[in-house]
Amino acid sequence: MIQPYADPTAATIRIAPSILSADAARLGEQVAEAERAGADRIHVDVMDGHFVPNLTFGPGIVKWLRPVTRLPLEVHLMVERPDDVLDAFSEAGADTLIVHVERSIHLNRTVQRIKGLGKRAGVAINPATPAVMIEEILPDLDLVLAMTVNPGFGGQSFLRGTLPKIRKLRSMIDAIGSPIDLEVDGGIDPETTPEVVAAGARVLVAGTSIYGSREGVAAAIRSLEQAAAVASR
Ligand SMILES: O=C(CO)[C@@H](O)[C@H](O)COP(=O)(O)O
Repeated sequence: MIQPYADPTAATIRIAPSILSADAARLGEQVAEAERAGADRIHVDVMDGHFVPNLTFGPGIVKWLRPVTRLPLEVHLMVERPDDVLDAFSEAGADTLIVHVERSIHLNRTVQRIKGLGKRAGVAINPATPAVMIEEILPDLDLVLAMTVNPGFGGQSFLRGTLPKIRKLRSMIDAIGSPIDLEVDGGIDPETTPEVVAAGARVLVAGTSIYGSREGVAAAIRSLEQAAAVASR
């Protein structure tokens, strides 16, 4: 059985390891390590070489991962035409489908389609896109993904200029009062974690700081949790 998502209204910080930085030759093992270490979900970055200048995973990887872990799989669609791939990733076993506001012209329709597929709906927002772009759709969402780097690659530096927007998204979500995850993605490590948590993020996507850590996956997840705990005090 797939583990349910934790209560998004809880103060606990949840970790979403991004497999973009995992060792692809040992992917199952790397996901299992993250699960044992208490990760909340697995983040799958899908890039099509058009919306972003990089190519990564297709639905096949989600299908392969589904029986390997009990953790929910969230799929971040950095693609030019997200509507065209929703069915395939849904059938493959994604639990959450995240589309970019910058690429979803009929965002309301797309979000309703995701929900119609029985999946959690998320919207990602690039660093240069204002929070107001998702104001109307916010009540319909399960998750907002604030990009803290320009999407396309792992290992980039955190953009500190995104912090005011994270604070703004936090207050927009709190004003609605519904359980919407506020997730951040890009350059998240023990140094940047206290800043994003203080700004209101509750789910941390991390690739390099987990899968690139010399201490190993479990120690890296612990370091992020400890850094988050400092900020939550
Ligand atoms: O969506 C993306 C990059 O576009 C991310 O999910 C990265 O995978 C995060 O990687 P790190 O910045 O943690 O290395």
